[in-house]
Amino acid sequence: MQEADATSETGGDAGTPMISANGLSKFYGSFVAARNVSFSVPQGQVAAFLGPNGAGKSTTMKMLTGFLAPSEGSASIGGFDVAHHRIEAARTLGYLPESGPLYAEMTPNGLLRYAGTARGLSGGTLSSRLDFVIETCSLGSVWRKPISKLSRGFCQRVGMAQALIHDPEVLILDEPTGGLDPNQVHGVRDLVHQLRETKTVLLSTHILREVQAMCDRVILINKGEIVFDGAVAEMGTTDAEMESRFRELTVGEPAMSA
Ligand SMILES: Nc1ncnc2c1ncn2[C@@H]1O[C@H](COP(=O)(O)OP(=O)(O)OP(=O)(O)O)[C@@H](O)[C@H]1O
Repeated sequence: MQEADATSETGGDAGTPMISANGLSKFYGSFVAARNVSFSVPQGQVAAFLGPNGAGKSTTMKMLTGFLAPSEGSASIGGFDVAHHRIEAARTLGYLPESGPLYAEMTPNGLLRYAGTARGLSGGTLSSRLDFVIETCSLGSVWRKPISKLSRGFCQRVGMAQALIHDPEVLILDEPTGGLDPNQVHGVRDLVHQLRETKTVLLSTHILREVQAMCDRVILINKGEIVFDGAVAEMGTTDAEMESRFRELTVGEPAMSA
């Protein structure tokens, strides 16, 4: 397993991991949601964050993005510690939370303009980024509808657009294909393929086929602890092999063959 690098407080240079979890733990009373989670994702890598329901994926992603304070440990994005260099880390990061976009009374148009402006975009740059996310996330048909009236799949697309609006170097995507129809799942796969040329991505999913299709690496968490970190091929070269290994690592037994 790969060791996490020490947290930088001064920002990245060549070779700096773009996403770094350094001994992250989250305790709720005596309950352990995450324990000593360490990994780093180098520039240009697409890493899948897998684990059963309740394993600690969202908790870890929230700590990585600075949305949740860890009980122990630290996180950095683009070499910037998310607690001490919040603004620089946020500038480098696009985050799709599991809960979808906030401000449900706004329209995608209003929300994404607001999000773009808050990220420092204006004028022609803001317009061209809005055009990009409308096209990439297929938002044209709902652009002026309140988010509260959108289906889960469309809410997910608005969340994805919000993560992409400022063209960040790092994307942390909590179940980016959750709630999407098969055409949109295909669209997200194409998008991740397109993004991988210039970005670093950590995404969570329950769909092992997506991991094969989109990712270079698997980080698997179970009961709050990392139990596997390696290349996708090390976990399995077919869906069945991956499923079997997933079961072995999370419940201690391989999947029954069909
Ligand atoms: N605020 C909280 N207080 C107490 N327990 C919490 C809190 N937030 C999360 N948990 C618990 O921490 C554990 C990890 O939750 P988390 O949402 O990180 O799991 P997950 O791997 O993202 O799951 P899923 O795949 O179902 O989305 C769960 O048992 C959850 O109930």
